[in-house]
Amino acid sequence: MSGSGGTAGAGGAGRSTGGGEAAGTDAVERARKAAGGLAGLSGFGNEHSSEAVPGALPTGRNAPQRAPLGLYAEQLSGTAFTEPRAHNRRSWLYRIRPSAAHPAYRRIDNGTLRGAPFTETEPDPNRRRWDPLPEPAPGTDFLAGLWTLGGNGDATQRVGMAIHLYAANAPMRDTVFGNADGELLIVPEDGGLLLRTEFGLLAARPGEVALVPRGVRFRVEPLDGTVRGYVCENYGRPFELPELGPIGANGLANARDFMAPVAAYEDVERPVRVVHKFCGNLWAAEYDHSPLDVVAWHGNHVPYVYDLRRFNVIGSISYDHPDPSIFTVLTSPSDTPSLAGVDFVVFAPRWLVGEDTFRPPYFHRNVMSEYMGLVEGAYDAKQAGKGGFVPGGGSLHNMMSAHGPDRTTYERASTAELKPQKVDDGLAFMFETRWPVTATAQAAGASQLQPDYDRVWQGLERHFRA
Ligand SMILES: O=C(O)Cc1cc(O)ccc1O
Ligand SMILES: [Fe+2]
Repeated sequence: MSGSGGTAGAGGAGRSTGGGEAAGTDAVERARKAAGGLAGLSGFGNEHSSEAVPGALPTGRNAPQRAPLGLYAEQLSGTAFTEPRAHNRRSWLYRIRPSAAHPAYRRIDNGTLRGAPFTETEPDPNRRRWDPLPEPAPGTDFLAGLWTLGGNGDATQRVGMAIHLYAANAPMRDTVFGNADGELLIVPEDGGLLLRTEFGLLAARPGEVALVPRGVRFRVEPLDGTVRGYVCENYGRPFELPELGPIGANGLANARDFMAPVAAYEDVERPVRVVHKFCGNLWAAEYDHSPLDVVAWHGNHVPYVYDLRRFNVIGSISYDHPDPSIFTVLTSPSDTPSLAGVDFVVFAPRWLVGEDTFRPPYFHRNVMSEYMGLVEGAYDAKQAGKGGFVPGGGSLHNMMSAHGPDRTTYERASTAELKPQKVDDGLAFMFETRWPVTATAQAAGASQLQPDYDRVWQGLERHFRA
């Protein structure tokens, strides 16, 4: 039965004292302190290893005839066995029961979750902007609070992406979620989340992001009353750090700032509902124990938390506004080299010093499709406040749809004095995808869809003199 409730990791050595189902604040705090705010092991893509009980991890082999401490060995493959080493992702889990020990899945209601292919509405070239989701009904957990805005591709082909928002005010009780369709990049905007994963505990607060790889099971508990945020679901190849090219060996998101959890397990023998998203639909199976029963693990198919404030922003120190690809945190390559299925891009605090330069984002038409969200404050191309681009809201500028600074921004920035300027009053991000985003019916008809977004580009004066 359940242990003492201790789930905190010992940090550097990758060992944690394990056991216990209680979500005690103490345990969370200890887990956080163990790694300077985030529970964990440092380094994106590393071969991490962690054991919650000393001796639980086999040495020198993955699958001994009998795994230590009576555990079962299980491999979780995030990429095909044969993919190149640089892309290969898999982990070995040492658990109380193998994941296979479960009865049949049964279909359950998808709620407000939708999946690819997105066919409820026609692809629409209009620029659209939404206000935040309304307050969730009391008792809404993270899973029930997921609300799909749109996406592209096909989950059965492992191609494309989906954009979800969430609003929740209750923990997932005796429910664990896993997604066969892709990985989930969770971007909290209001309130923090505690993620209890098969690999251990992660806490993600606004300004941080959590990355849950395909298939990894987890449960979410709000750290604050009502929580809100965004999710990029990536059906394609796992997110990786972008190449740095001439930037050099350092910069952008540094690998060591990605924190994986230390092992922590639940030893719980009572019915737990495992919700499994498969080809866009939710299925559930009643396990007779918690599947978060991994006592030790090693591998590189692991969840992470990353603090966006650690992003090393590169920019122009001469003239012109560089393309926002220099702000790429993570990229999911498609089958065409250098053309991402989806990029996660952050507009983090930075100095602007360009001479004789229009400093905010330029007017443009992009072959890629851009969904933008705002974690806090304002974005330097758009008016903030009611009716503008607000935290928790989002904008969609599909392939070749003309956009850029709104009129107010253009008027201000084209006449501003060009002294060095710190842009540090907000944190915006973009999910940028090579395929157009088709909205769900609920997003196309949402009450929070702003009327007449086109208006922000009206009244741009004619200045031409031949
Ligand atoms: O549309 C946007 O605001 C995103 C964006 C920012 C930028 O600095 C340059 C191009 C671009 O699409
Ligand atoms: Fe853009």
